[in-house]
Amino acid sequence: MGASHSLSPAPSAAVETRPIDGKAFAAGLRDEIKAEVASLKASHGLTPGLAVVLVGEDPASQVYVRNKGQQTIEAGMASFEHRLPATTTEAELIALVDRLNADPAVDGILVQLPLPKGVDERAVLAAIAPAKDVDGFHVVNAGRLAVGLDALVPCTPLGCLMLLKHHLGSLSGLEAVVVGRSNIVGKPMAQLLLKEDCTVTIAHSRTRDIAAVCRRADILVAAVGRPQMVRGDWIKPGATVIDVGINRVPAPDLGEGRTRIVGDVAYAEALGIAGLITPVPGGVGPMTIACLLRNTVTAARRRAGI
Ligand SMILES: Nc1nc2c(c(=O)[nH]1)N[C@@H](CN(C=O)c1ccc(C(=O)N[C@@H](CCC(=O)O)C(=O)O)cc1)CN2
Repeated sequence: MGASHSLSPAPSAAVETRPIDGKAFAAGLRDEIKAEVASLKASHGLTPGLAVVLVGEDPASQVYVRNKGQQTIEAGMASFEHRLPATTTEAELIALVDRLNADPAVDGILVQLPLPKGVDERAVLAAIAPAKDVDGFHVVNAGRLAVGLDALVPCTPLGCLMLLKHHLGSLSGLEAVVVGRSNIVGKPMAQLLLKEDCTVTIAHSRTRDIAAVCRRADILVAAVGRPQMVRGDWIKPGATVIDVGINRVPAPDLGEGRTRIVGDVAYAEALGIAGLITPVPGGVGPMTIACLLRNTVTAARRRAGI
């Protein structure tokens, strides 16, 4: 008998993980949008307008709404901000949405989420005219995306797709797993990946052996809102990992009562396994507002027939 051979696999070399700089990509996208807005103004006298509605005083929402207003103005567009008290009724909010639907200066309407308890989010989102629904949350836009018609696409998944295409080129034939099935991120993300000819799985809280399902993924999108749920050993070596989570967790090392933001992926564990990964902060988050500006220009062009 000849020499015996070990059946254990050769140890795999550690992968060099490259972070995806969403902040820089978003800044470049905003520059492109600014140039497009300037040219729309010069050629057609068109200034796209975005109305953002904030109900209540949620601190994170206040920051997001302020940033949306600032970036809208920086892009040369018109910004209309509506801040309403937490006591605003559903009927009052819908009455404001109706006024914005009828306002010719407004091309895009966004109602910041979450809404205070007692206000039915679905009823409010359903009141937004689909042509002005720059969040892409209206069932008409969700349905159009699902059947492959032109739609206003939710900003966060749109931003994720832009990052993926920029870094990977064609996504055709790749195995994609989306963890999370929200209407705002998980489902539209899966639709967008399907449209790019990926083989798509949506994993969720009832998925059996979720780690094994995730390990199949060439593209792994984590959008569950649970801090660091996706562990290093859920990731296929060399996979591209998109972390949508923005979770505020206690950070006693920074001082008593301090917090920090972490994603849905255990980032430190992913290093040396993932090929590409979006950090949190600085990955997907900045793309959300840049894509909102993109959608506002798209809505303005369609309304003007340009
Ligand atoms: N109507 C909507 N409501 C909400 C949406 C949305 O798309 N439409 N998304 C989120 C909040 N959001 C925008 O509204 C948003 C979240 C995060 C970021 C961002 O830039 N994050 C930074 C970190 C910011 C921080 O320090 O807090 C990052 O990840 O680098 C922008 C926009 C819920 N509501």
